[in-house]
Amino acid sequence: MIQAMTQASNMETKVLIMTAVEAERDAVVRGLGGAAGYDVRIAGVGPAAAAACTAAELSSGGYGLVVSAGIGGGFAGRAKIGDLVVASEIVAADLGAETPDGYASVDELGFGSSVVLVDAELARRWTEALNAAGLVAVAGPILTLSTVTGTAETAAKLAERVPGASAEGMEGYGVAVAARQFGLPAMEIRAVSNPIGPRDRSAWRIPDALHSLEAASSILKEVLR
Ligand SMILES: O=C(O)c1cccc(C(=O)CC[C@H]2O[C@@H](n3cnc4c(=O)[nH]cnc43)[C@H](O)[C@@H]2O)c1
Repeated sequence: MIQAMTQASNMETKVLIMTAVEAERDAVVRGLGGAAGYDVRIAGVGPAAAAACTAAELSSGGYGLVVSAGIGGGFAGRAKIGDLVVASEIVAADLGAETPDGYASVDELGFGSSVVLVDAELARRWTEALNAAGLVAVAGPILTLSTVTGTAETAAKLAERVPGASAEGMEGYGVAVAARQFGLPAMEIRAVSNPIGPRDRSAWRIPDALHSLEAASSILKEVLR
């Protein structure tokens, strides 16, 4: 990872940043402020679109690091609206099976891994730099789900399933699996637009989250410099 960071900062390799939608891409681009060595691309919504689009982008080569960036839901007590969550691990939280004894992940089923590890040192440095810049940021597991959580019951189940779960989004695992396929490290950041729990779209604060995402992108280029 250090090698990837060094290479990215030397412009020998580039950083690929994938967002779900245009508004997120535009926030990231504003934050990067025209810095060289970064490509920001739209992945679409959900893990399948994210994986396919990321793989297509990576096939051109030249990348040393892949980042999934966007807005997301924050788990109560971990991250509130406007806060940033840097993934300590990227978890496919609904990739498994329901059994009479409860949820079983693909890991337990013997079909692969629902977790993609990130570079802990880079996650720590990004989180620290965000906090040093006056932003509120935590490092913790970010969950990827194909369905946005909409009840307190599901939120509680997810928090129990993944200790320390801090945020959820719909693309991180797809982006990370594509990166892994190309032998590249992946990271994820979510700027919290809404609490995770009973669905209330009117409570989503997208402009606040996009503002935080822009600031976080500005800090990323300092961390990788
Ligand atoms: O309407 C807009 O202006 C707008 C601007 C930026 C983004 C959006 C989206 O709806 C993006 C969908 C995207 O958001 C992630 N997300 C946000 N909150 C959650 C959540 O609670 N649980 C899961 N995912 C969430 C997700 O990654 C979607 O791709 C709209």
